Amino acid sequence: MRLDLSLYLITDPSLCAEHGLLETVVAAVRGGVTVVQLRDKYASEPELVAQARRLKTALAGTGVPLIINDRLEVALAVGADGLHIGQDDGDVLEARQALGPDAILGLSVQTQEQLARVDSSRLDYLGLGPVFATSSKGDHAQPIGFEGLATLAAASPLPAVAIGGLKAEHAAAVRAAGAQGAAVISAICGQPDPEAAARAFVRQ
Ligand SMILES: Cc1ncc(COP(=O)(O)OP(=O)(O)O)c(N)n1
Ligand SMILES: Cc1nc(C(=O)O)sc1CCOP(=O)(O)O
Ligand SMILES: [Mg+2]
Repeated sequence: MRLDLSLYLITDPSLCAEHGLLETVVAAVRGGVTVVQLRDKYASEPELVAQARRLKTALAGTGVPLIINDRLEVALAVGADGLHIGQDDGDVLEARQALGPDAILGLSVQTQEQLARVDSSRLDYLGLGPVFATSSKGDHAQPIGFEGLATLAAASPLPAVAIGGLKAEHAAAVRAAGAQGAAVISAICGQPDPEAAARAFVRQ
């Protein structure tokens, strides 16, 4: 599946609750979301597997890949399109070997030191950030701003998506900094009209 990082939606169980997670995702995809990541830090494996299966069915035929956050076993159980891991979420080589060569594998990078250690032969993209502080991730790293984003993106051996506090009005600056797109939770999840919220990014 072709990887288009231009508008990357990450789900959050409480923020997406207003319209329901599935309905939010379907509306956001209508609005132009190009990647969906299922992220739930507290769900049990069976709960997450069930949710991932529902999302997979909803996304079938749209060309929008379903990525699972953190949980390799869930990605494998549902045959998701890919997995996103952070610096403390396990080994890239192990994940690649378990997922196989065709799955999408993404890694979070916050610093130049982490970037220097990236194994680009086993990864498909990087998540760079946080650009801004955000209440959607309590344990986020020090914000890097657009200047830090531009420095990391310029040195990145892989396509990159920016993350952290991004809104539609930042879409052009994200691209100007060298990222292919924005990864967002709150700019779409929990918005009164998730389809319109996604469309607002596409228009920029
Ligand atoms: C696209 C994208 N980029 C970065 C992250 C953050 O991953 P991580 O640092 O592992 O933090 P958690 O999301 O697991 O809390 C991401 N999920 N997606
Ligand atoms: C999941 C996540 N990872 C981040 C990182 O910096 O790696 S910031 C973040 C939360 C992004 O949510 P919002 O779009 O609401 O700011
Ligand atoms: Mg993680």
